[in-house]
Parts: sequence; C-alpha cells; structure tokens
Amino acid sequence: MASSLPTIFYGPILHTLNHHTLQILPRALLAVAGGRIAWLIENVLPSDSGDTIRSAAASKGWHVARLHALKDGEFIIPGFIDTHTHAPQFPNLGRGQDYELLGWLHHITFPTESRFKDLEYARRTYESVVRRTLDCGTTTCCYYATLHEEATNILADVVHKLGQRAFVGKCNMDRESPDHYCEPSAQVSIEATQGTIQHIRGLKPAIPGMNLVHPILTPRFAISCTPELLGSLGELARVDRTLAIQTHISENPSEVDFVRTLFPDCRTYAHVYDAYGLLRENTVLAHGCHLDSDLLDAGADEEAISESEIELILSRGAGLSHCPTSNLNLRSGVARVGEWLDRGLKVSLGTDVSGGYSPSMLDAVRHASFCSKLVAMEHARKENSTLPVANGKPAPLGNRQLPLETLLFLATLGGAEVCNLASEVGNLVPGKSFDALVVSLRPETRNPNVWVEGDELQRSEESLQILLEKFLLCGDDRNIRAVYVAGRLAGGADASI
Ligand SMILES: Nc1nc2[nH]cnc2c(=O)[nH]1
Ligand SMILES: [Zn+2]
Repeated sequence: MASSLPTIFYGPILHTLNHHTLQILPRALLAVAGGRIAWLIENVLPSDSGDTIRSAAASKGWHVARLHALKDGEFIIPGFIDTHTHAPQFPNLGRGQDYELLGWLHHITFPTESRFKDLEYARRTYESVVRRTLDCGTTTCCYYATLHEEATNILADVVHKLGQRAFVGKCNMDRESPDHYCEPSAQVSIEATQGTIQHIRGLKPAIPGMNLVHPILTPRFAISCTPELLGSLGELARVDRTLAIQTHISENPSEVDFVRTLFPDCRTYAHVYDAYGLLRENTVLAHGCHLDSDLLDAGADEEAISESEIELILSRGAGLSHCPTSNLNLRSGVARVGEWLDRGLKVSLGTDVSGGYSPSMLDAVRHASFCSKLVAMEHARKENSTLPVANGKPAPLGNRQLPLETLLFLATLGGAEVCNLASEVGNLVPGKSFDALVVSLRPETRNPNVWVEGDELQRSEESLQILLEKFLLCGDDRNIRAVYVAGRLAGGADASI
C-alpha cells in the first residue's frame, strides 16, 4: 500500500475488545491514512457503500483513495503479536526435543547462538527469519538475539528494513554458560547493551514519529546473570522507564530449584527480578509454568495468594508470555492461563523458537487451546466437577478450556497489552496503527483444510465466527494473503506476487 494514498477496505472485520469479547463486523468500511485507522463505519450495505465512502472521504478532505473490497471468504483481523521468540534459534527448529530446558540450552542452543559472532551468517539468517515471521502474520515480535552486540544490531536493521514492529534485545549472560558463549563481566555486558540501545534509537522511521523498532533489556534468565549484572540492568531501567524488559521465569522445575540456590534471600523467582527493579508495566515474562505452583496445587486461601508471585507480578503491572508449544516440547509444564486472566494479569502468546518448533502464532494458538484442555481434563478428573455457571457475567476461565475469543485475544490484543502498546495496536479501532492481516479461506488459496462454500460464505456473524475458528485451527500462511504493519504491506502470500 502506498503510504501517501488513503486506502479504504470494505468487508468483514473480526477483533477482540478484551479477553472475553469478540467483535464481528460483517460489513465494515475501514480507512487507513498515514499508517493509522482514520475511521471505521459499521453495517454498510453494498448498495450504500459508494455514497458512504464518498461522504466519509470528503469529510477528511480526501479526493482520491484506493478501494480494496474483500471477496466472499475473506476477512480482516489484527496482526499477530508474538511476545517471545529467539531469532538466532531458527536454525535449530525441530531439533533437541528429547531434552529438558537446562540440558537443551547447553547441548543444542548455546552452540548455535555462538555462531552469530559471524556477522555474514547473522545477516543471512536474520533476513530469512524476519521474512518468515512476517509471512506467518506476526506484525509485532519480541526478539531475543544473542550476546553479540553487532549481530543484534544487524537483527534490528533487518527488522527495520522489512518493516516489522519489534522489540530487539541483546542477551545479557555473564555466568553459568560455556566459556565460549559467556560475557566476561557485567560491565562488558552493559556497555554492549548501551551500544545496541543507541543503535536502535538511531534508526530513522519510515513514517516520521512512528518508530517500529524498540530496544529491550534482555537478561537471559536469573541463572545466567550475576547479581551485579542484574543490578546494572536495573539501574539502566530506573533511569529510563521507557526501556522495555524481557526475560524468562519459572519455566522448568530444575531451573526454579537452581534459582532458589543462587538467590537464597529472595522468596520466589519473581522476587529476584523485583529485587533488581526489573518487574514493571513494560516487562515481558516468558513461560511462568511453575509460578506459585505449590500454593495453587495446595488450593491456598486468598491470604496466602495475596503474598504470592502472581500478585507481585500483577501489582507491578508486568505481563506474561504463554509459550505452549515450547512448554510441551521441552516438557516444561502447563501454564495456568485461565487463572492468570481471571486474576487480571496481562497475558499473551509466544512461539519461543526453538524451544517451540514452530514460528507460527497459529500453532501457538492451537497449542494454547490444547494446554487449556489439559488443565480442564485434569481439573475435571480431580474434582469430578462441572463447568461454572455464567450468571450473565463472563464465567471465570479458571480451569476451563479457552474459548475462541480468548485465543484470538491472546494472539493480538493480549500481546499489545503485554508490550505496553495497547493504545497503538492489538485491535482495529480508529486512531490505532493499521497492523492487520487479510485472511482468505477461498479455494484458490490451495489449502483444502479450510475451504468454505455455499452458506458458509454468508456474511453473518455466525458464519464469520466459523470462518475464524477454521482459520485459527486449520489455516496456515497460504491463507494469510496480506500482512500490513503501520499501513504498509510487509508480507503475506500476495506480497511477493
Ligand atoms: N525456552 C527457553 N528458555 C530459556 N531460558 C533461558 N534461555 C532460554 C531459551 O533460550 N529458551
Ligand atoms: Zn525463550
């Protein structure tokens, strides 16, 4: 899409307003100008669309605009927001699934990451990684790079060039890693981090004032950072509250035990990060499978829960990235996403390549659904229980399987909340950036899993909800025809035609 000419889309729009509300607009007119959604008009009949477009365009002083009328079987959703992935681990996709986390890091992951000191290898790999995530429909991505400053800057350059919205972080790790892949001191790690922050902040945005690439502090996890390094990162964060932070937390039982021995004065894993000022509203915490598991398994009362790590994370406004593909693949555990949402935590989805073996957020959605079904089956087995009754209010998700609207929320608006970007992206309301996907379930996409025909093509709310379900559970990148970031076509099956 040429950024100078406004574009008007006419067709169905599906997005979420919160974790329990899916809004379906079967006949919407949505206008994009300067990368943002200028206006959105609902319920426009085809026979009225010409007049409505002309008067809405005239009210903005537009004399020409491009019209994109969606065909039957097509619809628009917000772009996916992947809140946790490792760009240098793409070469390992599909490898190492016999390991659990700590062995996997040492035998599979660190050797591959150490290759990124070769900058030519880094550039080649990162180009294909970012193209791939864009084609999978990821419009915003939280990337871990490696410990190398220059290779991290290359990742940021590639993201910038290809027009994705992203957070890019140089990994901080100055202990408990092999000699060939470990920073020599906290000071060296901090200086390289400052270099990367400066580099990313020097990138010139394509649309003035719309910076798409942001730096993010990336202490790998508590195990690989000395107290001195965590303290220095906390100091960087303190003097600049706009700096985002990402790390791992409570992914695997052996990891949690190790953290306890390394930080005996901290009550829980979350308290370690909090002690160094690293838990706040722009912190992204990946995994969390074992947060408070002792308390929750024992069915603790509210008083005990009020002292818990979940309450600490909630009170600091930090968010969680649920990474179900990885949690199952590395046998890490099953996160309690329903309980987190009920308690008001910010929750999103991450692919966690290559702990997770797929870069597609569609797979993360499917595995989040499976994980929630495991939770539901386990709960039913233990309690012999029935589902909670709604009583007119949204029923607590607690131990239920996640419904369709919650799955879409986690992949879109939930991600925006966790990245502290919900005023900018996550759904398709006027004023936000147009970060969106044009999805097609038409036969010419050559994905017979999701073909729709006959009555299914009616533009009713019911049939559109079925289309969304088919896409989330059986679609793939053949069905993602166009990927827009800030109004610019950045990927999708039609982008290369
Ligand atoms: N899944 C995952 N967990 C981690 N914990 C520390 N590093 C990593 C990593 O690279 N992947
Ligand atoms: Zn990870």
